[in-house]
Amino acid sequence: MARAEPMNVLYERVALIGLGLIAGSMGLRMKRDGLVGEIVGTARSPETRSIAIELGLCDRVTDTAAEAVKDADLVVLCVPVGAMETVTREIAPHLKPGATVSDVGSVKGAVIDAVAPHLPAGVAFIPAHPLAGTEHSGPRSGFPELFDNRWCLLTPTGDAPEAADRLARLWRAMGSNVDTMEPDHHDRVLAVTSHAPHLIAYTMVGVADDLRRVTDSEVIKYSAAGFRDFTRIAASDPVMWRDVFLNNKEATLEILGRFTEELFALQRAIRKGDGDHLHAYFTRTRAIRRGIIEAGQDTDKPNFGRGDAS
Ligand SMILES: NC(=O)c1ccc[n+]([C@@H]2O[C@H](COP(=O)([O-])OP(=O)(O)OC[C@H]3O[C@@H](n4cnc5c(N)ncnc54)[C@H](O)[C@@H]3O)[C@@H](O)[C@H]2O)c1
Ligand SMILES: O=C(O)C(=O)C[C@]1(C(=O)O)C=C[C@@H](O)C=C1
Repeated sequence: MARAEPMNVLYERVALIGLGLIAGSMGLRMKRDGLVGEIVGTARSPETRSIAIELGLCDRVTDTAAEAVKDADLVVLCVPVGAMETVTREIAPHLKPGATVSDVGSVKGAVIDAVAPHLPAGVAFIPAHPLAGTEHSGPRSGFPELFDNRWCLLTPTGDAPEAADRLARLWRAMGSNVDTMEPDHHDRVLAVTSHAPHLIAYTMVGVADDLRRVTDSEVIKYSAAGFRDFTRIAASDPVMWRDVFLNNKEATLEILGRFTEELFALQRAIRKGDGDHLHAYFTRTRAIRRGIIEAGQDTDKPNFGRGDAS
């Protein structure tokens, strides 16, 4: 396959604050494809900083976030949602006039409230959320293809169309499709597509763990594919997910309320032996899955959607 044409760098200097899965994947992709000039990274622990250099996630590391943002044209906050405000307070006085600040947090409304008030005038804030991840975390978990064919949602608040356009170009160059959304809408959509499903997976695995004590490890020994999928999701980072739920409370609770009602209806159908209800329900959900595949949203999992009975 022909290599992409060389392009002008999109930012001369990028600062990545927090060097885990998302920052690591960004750093590797930006470096691999020569998208930016210099990448400066920072993390709290010296060990993470030294791993970042060893793996080439960034060109240089600094001990503090304040040092990392010096002269940076783009600063990306890649820390858990609950840490965004502390980090912003630390970097704000050191930002270069005209710089763009962005983030990759899984929640947008609360992050905007935590970050925007502390930024100086003349700095554009363009919040972003790549809809791509794994259950792994930390500097060794990143890989440059993470964002390929995934959405990245931007939720710009102020009036900085050029800054938003340049950031969108960076995400596209990293492999993503980019869309723009209102922050509240983003949080409601993500409550359905990501946050509530994670809570349900955590619960299912927790229930199985309780049962394990009763059935003496049979749950783990004979765990089938469905349960294994839940365990992958439920292995996701506890700090990240604690912060997601604490910061997207209303939307997540609303979806969980609806989920509980549907669960009760299915429970009743099972108790009453109402096969029609169950069949109609599962037919509807299967159509949703097929719709996702037909829309090309699962191209990284080629076996999905193949070979199932009609
Ligand atoms: N993991 C995913 O699937 C995923 C996907 C999209 C967006 N996100 C969002 O991206 C952000 C980063 O997630 P990740 O998966 O890269 O996490 P990660 O745990 O792999 O990395 C987080 C980094 O932030 C640092 N950090 C944690 N608390 C901090 C604090 N109080 N002050 C300074 N640094 C701190 C950690 O040491 C680590 O370097 C989160 O806001 C998360 O919601 C995650
Ligand atoms: O694939 C996974 O492991 C994920 O959970 C990734 C996932 C998601 O729910 O899709 C998780 C949280 C993010 O904010 C975005 C992506």
